[in-house]
Amino acid sequence: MPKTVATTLRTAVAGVSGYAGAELARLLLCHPRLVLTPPMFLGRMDGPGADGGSVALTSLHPQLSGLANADNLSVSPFDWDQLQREGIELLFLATPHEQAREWAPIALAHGIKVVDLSAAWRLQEADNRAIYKLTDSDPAAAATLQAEAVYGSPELHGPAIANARLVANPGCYATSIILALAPLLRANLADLDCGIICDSKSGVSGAGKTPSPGTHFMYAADNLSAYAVFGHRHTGEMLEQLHLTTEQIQFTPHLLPIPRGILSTIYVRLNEVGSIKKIQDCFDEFYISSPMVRVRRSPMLPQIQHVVRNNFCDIGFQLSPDGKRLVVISCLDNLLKGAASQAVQNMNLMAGWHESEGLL
Ligand SMILES: NC(=O)C1=CN([C@@H]2O[C@H](COP(=O)(O)OP(=O)(O)OC[C@H]3O[C@@H](n4cnc5c(N)ncnc54)[C@H](OP(=O)(O)O)[C@@H]3O)[C@@H](O)[C@H]2O)C=CC1
Ligand SMILES: CC(=O)N[C@@H](CCC(=O)OP(=O)(O)O)C(=O)O
Repeated sequence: MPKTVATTLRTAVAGVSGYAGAELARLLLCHPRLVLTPPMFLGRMDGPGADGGSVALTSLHPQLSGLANADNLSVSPFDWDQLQREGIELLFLATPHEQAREWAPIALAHGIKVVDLSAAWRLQEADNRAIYKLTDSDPAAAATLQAEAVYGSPELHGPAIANARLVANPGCYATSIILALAPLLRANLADLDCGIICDSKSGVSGAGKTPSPGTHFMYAADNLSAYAVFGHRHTGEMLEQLHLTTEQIQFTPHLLPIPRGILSTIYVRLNEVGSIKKIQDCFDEFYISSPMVRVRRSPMLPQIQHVVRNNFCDIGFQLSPDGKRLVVISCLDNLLKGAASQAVQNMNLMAGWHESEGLL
């Protein structure tokens, strides 16, 4: 049966006071389909305000003042009854993983679809999920829901996302690497016996707004440091989405002293001597219907300045003179294509709208 296309959608955002939530608020406020039905913005259950009450959206995020009707909107304590009274159809969870693991099943039980920006529902394999130390009050129900959850990469799973109740928005590093490698792997161009090396660098907002010793200005400024070598939690997403083993892909993230943006440099041995045309065609054909991925013409390479504060993932490559080694560069804004704008792309697909509505 053809999917019914809604004219608008009643949305709500939990975790709006965070970095990803703020970007989501900005995108949804300006979304052409939501002009007459602005999202509901939600804080914790005990309220965004110190007294447990509501606060003005623009007191939390003064940068949103003047955008659409941002100045008339408030952020309320999270309350399932209120979500139902307001007729919310889609809930964005921009909260910590644990909260999203608990709230997604409750939302679905209330008939509310979910786009979860956390990692709570991204990983099908329990071994890959273990790194997040999630607990379920009803493990059997969680397992059923986990199997139903769709990994929210519109470029890979568009039709499944369109029909999903629970979409697990991908991780930021994972998005940059999966989008760079999916075309090559689908065309069987990579020599997997040689292994693929992924070296990524991220701005500090990737770690969220709560400061830690590793994101403190005195540590991050004027610095570049590797972390989570052989153990970053996004590796599982790469393994599952690209159908690789741990021997076939090696991922090392680094912290860059900039607020936002990710650049991934990916080293691939080719199965046979390649040509620039063959590789270019491989990427161009894969992304021909993907408005949020910009495939650059070799030898032009993506850079962080080209994607910061926009919704694209840029992909470019260069081939070695002997045609056997490929370097792919992938760039995105971790808070946008790595989080909030990818979530809006998923909402568009779930509502039956064009995936780029409100994003171009
Ligand atoms: N930052 C990034 O680049 C990316 C982040 N993500 C994921 O998106 C989610 C949000 O990330 P980010 O915005 O960076 O995180 P932040 O730490 O900046 O924000 C977290 C948000 O969650 C809220 N929150 C915390 N605990 C609870 C709770 N118990 N109940 C309800 N709300 C709660 C916070 O509210 P309060 O202000 O009251 O503390 C805040 O609004 C995370 O799951 C993260 O892993 C995904 C991709 C990229
Ligand atoms: C710089 C930095 O610390 N980045 C984060 C990536 C965050 C992200 O993508 O989000 P999820 O936690 O939802 O997977 C990290 O390495 O854990």
